[in-house]
Amino acid sequence: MAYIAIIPAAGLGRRMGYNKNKVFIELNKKSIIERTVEKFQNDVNCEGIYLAIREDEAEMLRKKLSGYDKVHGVFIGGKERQDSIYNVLQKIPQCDHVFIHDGARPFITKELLDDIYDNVKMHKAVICGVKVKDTVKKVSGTRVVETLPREELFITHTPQAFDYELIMHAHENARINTLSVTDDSSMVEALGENVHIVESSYNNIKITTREDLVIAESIINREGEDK
Ligand SMILES: Nc1ccn([C@@H]2O[C@H](COP(=O)(O)OP(=O)(O)OP(=O)(O)O)[C@@H](O)[C@H]2O)c(=O)n1
Ligand SMILES: C[C@](O)(CO)[C@H](O)COP(=O)(O)O
Repeated sequence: MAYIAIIPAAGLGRRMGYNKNKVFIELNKKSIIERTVEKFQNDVNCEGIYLAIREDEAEMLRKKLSGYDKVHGVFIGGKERQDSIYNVLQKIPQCDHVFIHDGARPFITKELLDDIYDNVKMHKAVICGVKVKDTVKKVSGTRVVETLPREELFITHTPQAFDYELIMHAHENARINTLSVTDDSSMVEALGENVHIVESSYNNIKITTREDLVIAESIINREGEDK
């Protein structure tokens, strides 16, 4: 048993406000996307890595990743993240488990990959996240509607791992029902299936805005290059 990794990297990086896709930004002389891919390249349980990228960046990405022999495919993404993942799902070979991980989250650890892998062998859908540290309010306009119970709340990260048949079905169902969501777990939840969560790390940030670049540099400086 092993898993296949799908890495969506076909975004525009609008919130970063950079003149190209943020996954090509270099942190300490190595691009974000290479940092992400190498975590899966180094994981013995990963048997293949498939990426989504924008058409005009596909050649550049293929060249950049030519040294990573587990990269078996670089495909063109879609308008939204879920479209990009769906496009790649159509292309991967049948397998036991699929890990879906944002190209813009380079700080996943081997410990987290192992934890998710152990769990997805028991459950069909496993995600990861961190406990909420602040008090979260539901708001309508400027009016606070409700204070949500913090002990029940997690901030969701990736990887999210699924049984192959289940995630295929979940994506097909989302398309048929024009369900628009921000993570893959939501599509599985929409089928009424159980999704389990394991604890991620606060370092497993998605590099989204410029402030995240400063945090990313500090994680690299603090933890060194082997983490
Ligand atoms: N149509 C899309 C949109 C996003 N992504 C990928 O999904 C991940 C998470 O998305 P996000 O952080 O939102 O990235 P962007 O869409 O690039 O950023 P923004 O929303 O600020 O434009 C990123 O690795 C991004 O490249 C993708 O493959 N296809
Ligand atoms: C999947 C995700 O990273 C979980 O936090 C997140 O929902 C992606 O959202 P984005 O708006 O595409 O960045």
